Amino acid sequence: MDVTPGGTADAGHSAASITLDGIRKRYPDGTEAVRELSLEVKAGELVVLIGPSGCGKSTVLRMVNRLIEPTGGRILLGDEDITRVDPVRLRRRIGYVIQNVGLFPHQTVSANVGTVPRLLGWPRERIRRRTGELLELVGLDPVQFGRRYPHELSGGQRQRVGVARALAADPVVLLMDEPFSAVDPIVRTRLQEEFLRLQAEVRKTIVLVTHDLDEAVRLGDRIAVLSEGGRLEQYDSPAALLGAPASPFVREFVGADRGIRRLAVTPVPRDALAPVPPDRTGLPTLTLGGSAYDALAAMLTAGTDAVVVTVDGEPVGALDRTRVLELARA
Ligand SMILES: Nc1ncnc2c1ncn2[C@@H]1O[C@H](COP(=O)(O)OP(=O)(O)OP(=O)(O)O)[C@@H](O)[C@H]1O
Repeated sequence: MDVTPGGTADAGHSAASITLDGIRKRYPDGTEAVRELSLEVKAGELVVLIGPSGCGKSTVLRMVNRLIEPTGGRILLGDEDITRVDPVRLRRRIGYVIQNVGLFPHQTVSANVGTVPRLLGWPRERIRRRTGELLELVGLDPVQFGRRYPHELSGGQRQRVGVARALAADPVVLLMDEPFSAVDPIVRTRLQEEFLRLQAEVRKTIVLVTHDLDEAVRLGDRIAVLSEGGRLEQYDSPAALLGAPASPFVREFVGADRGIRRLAVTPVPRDALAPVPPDRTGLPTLTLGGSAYDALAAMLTAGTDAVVVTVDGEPVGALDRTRVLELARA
């Protein structure tokens, strides 16, 4: 599979699985940030780490690229034990995006994006081509933005440059620590949507840390809920997590409004549909595949108790409010 953005011949890597096998971190002052954590992230999967402040999320993430050295356990990328490889070389294979991005302020956008390829000794022309490609991929015109400096960009644009830089050398893994939290909620939602489109294209193995449950539900293929000491409370798809919290801790963490959140990740099931009513006047429509949340929103906007569900524009059934509420409770 060619996973290089833009599908150029620069492909050298694909996505790799990550295996955390009983990893531990005890800081020199005795703090046991991670007591023992085992977790597997499949190649091409986007996994979100979430949990209360101080539970060890960033520590776990930074052990994967060895900005923090584990004090026990193993970490595998594919089947390679990375606790044994040179950390500097390792980091060139792993993209890292942090809050506030950490761009080099005195370098242009292009130079920032080309950082790792330069360290890897790529020829200048290949770096130039790659940088242009990546900026386009994250929605920034290379001609307009390539020569600017970070302070000449908006927060959202800087964040995109950070993502482009992390992807530049086609890493096998992307680590993201609160990548969207420094921008306002509207920009944030847009960046998240763009990021999902980007991920559909590049299919990297991504581990993303957030404290925002909505972000976790929106972005994660799977969500790992951690509690103090890096204890894994539950590791599940968003729908499973919201639908069946595995412990009182998770139940409390996902909150009383988990039913509403669950609607957003529950597609309207075809077998939940009732026959289309003879008189459809005024009823809103929803394409099959839309979420139960979309169905409820359509009803609230139109002031109706039902929505007509369509496939290719043809009505295939109707969904009423009671059924939507049942989906939230299921
Ligand atoms: N260098 C350090 N020395 C000692 N203790 C540390 C160090 N870095 C982090 N810790 C402690 O380790 C624990 C986990 O910290 P970490 O930053 O991984 O948590 P987090 O879940 O990412 O938190 P937040 O959501 O607040 O960013 C905390 O108790 C923290 O105080």
